[in-house]
Amino acid sequence: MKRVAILGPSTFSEEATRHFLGEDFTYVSYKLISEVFNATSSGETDLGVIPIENTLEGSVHLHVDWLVHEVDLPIRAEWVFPIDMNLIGYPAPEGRMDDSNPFGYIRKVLSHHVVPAQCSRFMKQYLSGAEFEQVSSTAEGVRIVSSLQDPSVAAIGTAIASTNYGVPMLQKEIQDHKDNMTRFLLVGKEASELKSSEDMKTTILVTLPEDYPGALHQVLSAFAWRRINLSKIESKPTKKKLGTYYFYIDIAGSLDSVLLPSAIQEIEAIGCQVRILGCYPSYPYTN
Ligand SMILES: O=C(O)C(=O)C[C@]1(C(=O)O)C=C[C@@H](O)C=C1
Repeated sequence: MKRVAILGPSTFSEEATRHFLGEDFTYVSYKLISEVFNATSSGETDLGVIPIENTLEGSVHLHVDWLVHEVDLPIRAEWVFPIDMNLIGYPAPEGRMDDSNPFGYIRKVLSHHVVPAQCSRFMKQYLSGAEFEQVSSTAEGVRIVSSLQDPSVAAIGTAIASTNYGVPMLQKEIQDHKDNMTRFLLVGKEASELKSSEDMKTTILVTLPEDYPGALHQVLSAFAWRRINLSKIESKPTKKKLGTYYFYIDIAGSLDSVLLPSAIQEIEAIGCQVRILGCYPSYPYTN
């Protein structure tokens, strides 16, 4: 069975990956996302799972940076998964009940760094008196809460973590929007057989030769006149020189199509550097 590195256990990454890949894979949990990248890069696992973008938070920049700067791992698939955030902790101690704020006794909240942006309304309303402490995953927060057994310390994470670590669920679905989704990437050195998808995507990085007027327009027009749809474009610092950027571009379409390779050739012909991060099937969420 192929081995898949995930941030875990009892995380959103684990839930999302089991839902997408099923049980024909061996899941190997790592505490840090850097370990997920390194395990996949070194061959300790065949594949790795990277949360890359969220409806409420946008790109997870740290993970994009790793994908671009630290490893050479092609993207093999992407899928989206609904994310329901839950407040997990112990009930208010006797005498600490406050009718105006049922969670006013919580002084510290532990979770992954992307979580406050996904639960900002709830946190503002009920947890404004609590300090937020970043931990390596949502599940790690729940694990620490279970070891402390202190009602003033709570976590935000998955329903599975609440069950597995035996810490009560204080409030379900505290994310800002009901339809909160995270997009996950499957990365790996070798292609894997996956269920078929009607949608193919290609991700490229484009570095402009120099900063001149209309450079980005020229790049975009190579796609526009061929009627190639871009689903995402983000400028990111090259990390080599202040004020220099590359563009991270998600393209709807496959490298096997007639038009996309010629669009890439055109961009290269105007002096841009193009790096292909992957050409892969994309899966919408299905229940
Ligand atoms: O900490 C977790 O549970 C994760 O799987 C990580 C992660 C992320 O990095 O975006 C995955 C999905 C949610 O958006 C929140 C956290």
